Amino acid sequence: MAEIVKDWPCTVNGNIGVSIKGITEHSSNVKEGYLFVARKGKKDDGLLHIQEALERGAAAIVTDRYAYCAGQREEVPFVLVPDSRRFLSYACAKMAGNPSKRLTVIAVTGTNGKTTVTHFIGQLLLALGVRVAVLGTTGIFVNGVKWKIDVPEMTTLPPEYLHPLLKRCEDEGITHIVMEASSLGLSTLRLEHCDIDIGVFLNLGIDHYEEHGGKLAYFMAKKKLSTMADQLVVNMDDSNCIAMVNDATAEIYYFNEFMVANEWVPDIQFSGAVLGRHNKMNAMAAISVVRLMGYSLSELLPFCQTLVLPAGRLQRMEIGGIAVYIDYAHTPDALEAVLEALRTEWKGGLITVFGCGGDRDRGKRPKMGQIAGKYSSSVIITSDNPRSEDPLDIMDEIQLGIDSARGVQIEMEPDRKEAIRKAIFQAREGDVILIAGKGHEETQQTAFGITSFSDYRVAMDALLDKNKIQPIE
Ligand SMILES: CC(=O)N[C@H]1[C@@H](OP(=O)(O)OP(=O)(O)OC[C@H]2O[C@@H](n3ccc(=O)[nH]c3=O)[C@H](O)[C@@H]2O)O[C@H](CO)[C@@H](O)[C@@H]1O[C@H](C)C(=O)N[C@@H](C)C(=O)N[C@H](CCC(=O)O)C(=O)O
Ligand SMILES: Nc1ncnc2c1ncn2[C@@H]1O[C@H](COP(=O)(O)OP(=O)(O)OP(=O)(O)O)[C@@H](O)[C@H]1O
Ligand SMILES: N[C@H](CCC[C@H](N)C(=O)O)C(=O)O
Repeated sequence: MAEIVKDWPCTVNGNIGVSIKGITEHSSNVKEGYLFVARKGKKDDGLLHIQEALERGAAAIVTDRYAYCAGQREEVPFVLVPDSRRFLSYACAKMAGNPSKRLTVIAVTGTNGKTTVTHFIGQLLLALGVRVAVLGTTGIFVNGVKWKIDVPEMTTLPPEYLHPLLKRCEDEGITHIVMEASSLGLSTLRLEHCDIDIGVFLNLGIDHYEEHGGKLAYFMAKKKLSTMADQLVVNMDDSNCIAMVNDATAEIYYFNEFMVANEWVPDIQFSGAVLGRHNKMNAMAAISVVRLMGYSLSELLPFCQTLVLPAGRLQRMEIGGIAVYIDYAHTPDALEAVLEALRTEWKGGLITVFGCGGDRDRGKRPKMGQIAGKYSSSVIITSDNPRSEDPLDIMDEIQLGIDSARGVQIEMEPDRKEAIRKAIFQAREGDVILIAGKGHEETQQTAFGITSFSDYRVAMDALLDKNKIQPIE
């Protein structure tokens, strides 16, 4: 314990000669010999769980407010620090031996496209023979293989998981880490004391305003990355991205649809998976990062034709002349990008099935309704993780945004499985269906609990049923 706190401002009460076997901020994760870091959150307060941590065998407690609790013993030191969150990141990095200092770490931020860009970078590096791990919303992929390890399903991992994972990757011979930096991850200091080499700024749209406390706070959260990396790759077509890096001291490299890392490259040939302008932008961002690592365009270009999208991003199935796309668009900009791409490709009817998450930004609901109505011939509004909210209320807020004067057919179906089946059964040959919002997700979260749910499986079953095809057992 003495080693962990030696360079950190703190007041010690007790013997800090104790040895520490692990660090956690959640009392239920405490094991014998662990350091428990108590901090205040939105819903709860670690201070209220010190007792439990002690009962589970905590060897030391760190807090940022004075705390006393029954059961406190002389041999378990209580350490007071200025900010528990910041300390947690510092201590977890130190305990793991600061692996991020030796690894090349790339962090990607933006409202939309983080998962796609991290996967594109991972695919390019792997093809170039680099040993790489990709960390983000869809899991942890080491050299292209998904690792099944016990970490929370979060876009940006909290420090107690991140640094031990980086250490494990390093031990496996991984040299490059590509990860997503969510706004909430940045604002809650999950990436503090993680040494980042390249930061990528993709875009800034509407999402998480309510969790952050407004648009400015959301902007400032993402901007933080500009002070954390040595080099920045920035979308030059996005004025918010440019504003986010305007006082950065790092080297800045720009990309857009025709430019990679400040270099004009208008005619790159991509695989068919790179569908839509948004995915081309994602690919250009990824190429820019790999260029910064010293690879030439001629080395890189052949692999641009092998890029594939991550699961649940424009994932396509087609039976009987009806094409169905599963996509993770859950923000207004994302929905517009995808619908624009599909409208360009398909001339027939376009049926959009979507909802909006509960306990998340309400402002995006009517905006997504408006966009769905603008591009689709038919919209089926349904549920998407209503969480603690009433799904019908969310659906009403979405519908308010749709301009019914456009003649779009609107249907409300709170049961997502039914909504998908209705779309597939009403579609005619040549139509395309977009099922948006849940992408790779495998659950539906409602006030009554979490149930298994996959857009892909439901859609495939409905397509097979409609075409009277028996699935192979
Ligand atoms: C907004 C946010 O960052 N929430 C995370 C945060 O919650 P919080 O700060 O409000 O903490 P809290 O629940 O009030 O608890 C306070 C403290 O008491 C501790 N505690 C609590 C209960 C207990 O029994 N014992 C205990 O010790 C907690 O560990 C915590 O240290 O800290 C918790 C502990 O690490 C996380 O579980 C929780 O993420 C929840 C699961 C979550 O849903 N997060 C989402 C919104 C999120 O972070 N998403 C972004 C992606 C967004 C995007 O890209 O669109 C992500 O990076 O994943
Ligand atoms: N560059 C982009 N611009 C606008 N929309 C995009 C862009 N890239 C992807 N999208 C849309 O956003 C959806 C989610 O993409 P992706 O998972 O790559 O983003 P993300 O930022 O990781 O999302 P999340 O933060 O929720 O994990 C895609 O399915 C697509 O609809
Ligand atoms: N990372 C995002 C994912 C949203 C996906 C959508 N299906 C929803 O549940 O709102 C969030 O937690 O807000």
